[in-house]
Amino acid sequence: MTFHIGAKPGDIAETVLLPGDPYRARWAAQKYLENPVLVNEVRGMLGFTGTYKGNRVTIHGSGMGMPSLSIYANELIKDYGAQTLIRIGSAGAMQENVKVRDVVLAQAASTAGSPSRLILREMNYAPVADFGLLSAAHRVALAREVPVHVGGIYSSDVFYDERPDLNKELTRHGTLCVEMEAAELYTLAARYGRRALAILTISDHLITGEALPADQRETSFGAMVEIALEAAFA
Ligand SMILES: O=P(O)(O)O[C@H]1O[C@H](CO)[C@@H](O)[C@H]1O
Ligand SMILES: O=c1cc[nH]c(=O)[nH]1
Repeated sequence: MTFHIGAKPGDIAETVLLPGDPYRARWAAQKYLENPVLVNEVRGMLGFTGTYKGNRVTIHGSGMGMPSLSIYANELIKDYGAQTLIRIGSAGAMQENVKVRDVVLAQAASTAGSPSRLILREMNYAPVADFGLLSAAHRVALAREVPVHVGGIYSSDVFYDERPDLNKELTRHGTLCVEMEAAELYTLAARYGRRALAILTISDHLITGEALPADQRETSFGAMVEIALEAAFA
């Protein structure tokens, strides 16, 4: 047990899927894992361990924002030995050609202020995905004919953004979408020699204003979960 995870040693699999939303964790575990068992509910942050095609997998909520993700990823890595961490999140599109419900594989994640800035200070460190996971996920998405984009994303510290000028520049520089966790996940994975990837489903569009309701963000992003599970064991 840790401060934030009530699981016993051995309850957490080496492969962990990390949605921000704990209810998305419950939905995905019940839909895609065989014999899912609840292994954590401290603070309502649900985690389940089961198997996928015979492979052990944990699906655990990470909360919203990099400080929250950092707590769970640190404990999953350092206390429970997680080796492969795949974020399955929602994101807001920042390009016209990236549509609602499309999937984005985050090759790199720019940020203005992750918890790791305290270590890296003035350095503009480039947090990147594990290439093996990224290429496997891309192959799976293409084979399943899922609309998929690969490229840079923005990990923001704020959902209610008041810097339209910054978003405009990020769009101009090819950023595909905005979310709030991937940059810190990639930085922690690099620090501890683990594999990480963020797979995102577009839930809303910063240019068109289109947006999916909360229940659909919780339970309708199956393609992303299947890509994550297949890529983890490719
Ligand atoms: O749907 P999740 O995985 O929580 O991801 C996105 O949704 C939350 C904001 O609504 C942030 O956590 C953001 O990164
Ligand atoms: O962080 C996020 C997640 C989804 N949509 C957004 O606009 N921002």
